[in-house]
Amino acid sequence: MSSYVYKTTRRGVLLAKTVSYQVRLCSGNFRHLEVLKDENNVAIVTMKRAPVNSLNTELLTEISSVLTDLEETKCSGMILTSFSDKVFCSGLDIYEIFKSKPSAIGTSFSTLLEVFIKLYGSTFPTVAAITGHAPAGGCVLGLFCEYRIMVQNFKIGLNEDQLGFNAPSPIVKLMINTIGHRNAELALTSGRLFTTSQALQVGLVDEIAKDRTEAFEKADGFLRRFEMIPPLARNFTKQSMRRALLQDVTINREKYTEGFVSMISLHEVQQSIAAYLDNLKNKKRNAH
Ligand SMILES: CCCCC/C=C\C/C=C\CC/C=C/CC(=O)SCCNC(=O)CCNC(=O)[C@H](O)C(C)(C)COP(=O)(O)OP(=O)(O)OC[C@H]1O[C@@H](n2cnc3c(N)ncnc32)[C@H](O)[C@@H]1OP(=O)(O)O
Repeated sequence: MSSYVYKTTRRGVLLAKTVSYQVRLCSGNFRHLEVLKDENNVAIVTMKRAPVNSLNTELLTEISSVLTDLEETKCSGMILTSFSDKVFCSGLDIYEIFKSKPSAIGTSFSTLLEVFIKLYGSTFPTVAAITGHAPAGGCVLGLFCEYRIMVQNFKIGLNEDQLGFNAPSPIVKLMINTIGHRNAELALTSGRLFTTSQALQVGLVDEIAKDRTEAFEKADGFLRRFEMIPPLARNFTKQSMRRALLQDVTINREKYTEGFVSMISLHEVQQSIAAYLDNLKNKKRNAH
């Protein structure tokens, strides 16, 4: 049973209200998410962990629990987005993986894998309306969706190498599946962040929008494509195309988690993260 309240309204109205934020549309038990549903059972899931939607265990757990609920209530489509017009999601919460106990790092990463299994393997169509920057885990979250629409003039990519650790092999496969082997190798080895238009060129995103409103219109357009397609057939095709990666992560979740924890806990990696955090702070200081 749903433990939170959905606002039911016509999708057009819902999108317009969501875009303008004039009305608080949904109440519920979530601290970092807002979940709305329209009369067609399409959900808009908005991450709202200020300032930059960094993925801590709490936010990941909330996303995971919404996904379970959307499956149970036979949702007909989902738009994943951000409250912010600057950042879609800044990736894993760096402070949660820096100098933390291995068990805490493990819980965070294992929850990310749980989100992957539910989101990548969802029976309903999923689209990310990327309204701002999406580095590292933010890009990963977008990649878990079936379709990505990104607002112009932001950056997206897997910059893990810049932080001193490599993207785990399932992520590498997901990147290869999305932008091809050559582009993925070049991007991953350099920790490249793409501008929105570069991302469109390589196929990391599927469409560009000039602003949030257009991103929502396009997301809605993507979901409408399936109105006349029998959901069972659509889902069967989706599952058959995603099965290999889903099985790999489901079977090896513990192994991937242990690998991630060992890598993050390495002294050199912790040093790199510390240097990266210093850079981030300096960048902010210099900007003022
Ligand atoms: C297919 C199979 C799947 C199986 C595998 C599954 C998963 C895959 C596993 C691994 C892949 C995923 C792993 C990812 C690792 C990460 O995500 S590490 C995080 C990397 N993130 C970044 O490098 C982004 C860093 N942030 C930025 O570049 C900028 O902050 C920004 C996002 C571009 C925003 O810039 P803006 O100028 O608007 O804001 P500020 O820089 O001033 O930041 C504001 C505030 O927020 C704090 N902050 C920023 N990012 C993070 C973060 N990631 N975690 C925690 N906190 C963050 C920043 O420090 C500021 O704080 P303040 O100084 O206290 O105000």
